[in-house]
Amino acid sequence: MTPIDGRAIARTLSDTTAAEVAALAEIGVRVGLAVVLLGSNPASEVYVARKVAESARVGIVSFEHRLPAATDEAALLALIDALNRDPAVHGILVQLPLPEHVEASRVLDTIAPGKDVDGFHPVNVGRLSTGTGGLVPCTPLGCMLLLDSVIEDYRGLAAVVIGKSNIVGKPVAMLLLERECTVTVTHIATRGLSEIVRTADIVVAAAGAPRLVQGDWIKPGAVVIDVGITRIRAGDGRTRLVGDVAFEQLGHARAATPVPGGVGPMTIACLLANTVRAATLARQ
Ligand SMILES: Nc1nc(=O)c2c([nH]1)NC[C@@H]1CN(c3ccc(C(=O)N[C@@H](CCC(=O)O)C(=O)O)cc3)C=[N+]21
Repeated sequence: MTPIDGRAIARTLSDTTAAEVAALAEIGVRVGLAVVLLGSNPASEVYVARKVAESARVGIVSFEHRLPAATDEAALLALIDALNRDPAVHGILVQLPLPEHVEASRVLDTIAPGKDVDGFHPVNVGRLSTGTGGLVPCTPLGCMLLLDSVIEDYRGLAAVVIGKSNIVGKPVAMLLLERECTVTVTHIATRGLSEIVRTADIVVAAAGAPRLVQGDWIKPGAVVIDVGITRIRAGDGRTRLVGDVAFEQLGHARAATPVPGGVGPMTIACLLANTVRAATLARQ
């Protein structure tokens, strides 16, 4: 089994992004990304810090908006409206999950589709499902780039997606379908899940269920992408990240992504690539 090195592939993508940012700077465009965080949970803090640090590394200007958890929806919508109209901001990301008193769908609907670097606005969702362009969600895009590193011809391959979220499961299924895979979307309530996964040439595990997928669920020669990241507190009090797949049982797979060091770094690299794409499209 070949481990797929998400950190290395993310680095290569970020190098390309940095070159594009530099080329835009030559013509007077400073690419800008706004990151909005409501309240503070430790995981979100880590991800937002990473997004800001990686932005700086490729030359993207980031605008961090940290708001109190109790911020009301109207104030958040007003901020998004201001960011929509700010010409220095090419991409807007509102960190999820949002506190319960805020209607996430209303927030996502407010982001201008051309600045929606997460690809969650209904216009971009519709564009993805009709294959008519638009900004593509970062994690699904990252999954496809990881698959591209080992698969040349997708046509007719059996792809099984585990997970039906709007953020990963549904959009990654669309992208695989676009490549002419035969796509089966499953989830935690699917009956006979292991048998269905056993038919797959490509498995994308995005259920958020630690070590759900066992080695004997995987057909020999299959390619496995593990999107799950669950933080687990070990006996010694330290935390570690666990994927949806028992990676050490995948000796017979063709290739697979580890956790950490697989999909996670790609998500951030794709966010930066999407931001440059948004800046470029805004000029056309
Ligand atoms: N609007 C929005 N867009 C997102 O894209 C978004 C979000 N909200 N909310 C939270 C999730 C999670 N997410 C990750 C990003 C990077 C890593 C990452 O870099 N992971 C490293 C390890 C990180 C660590 O050590 O904690 C890895 O897998 O190797 C993971 C997860 C983006 N998310």
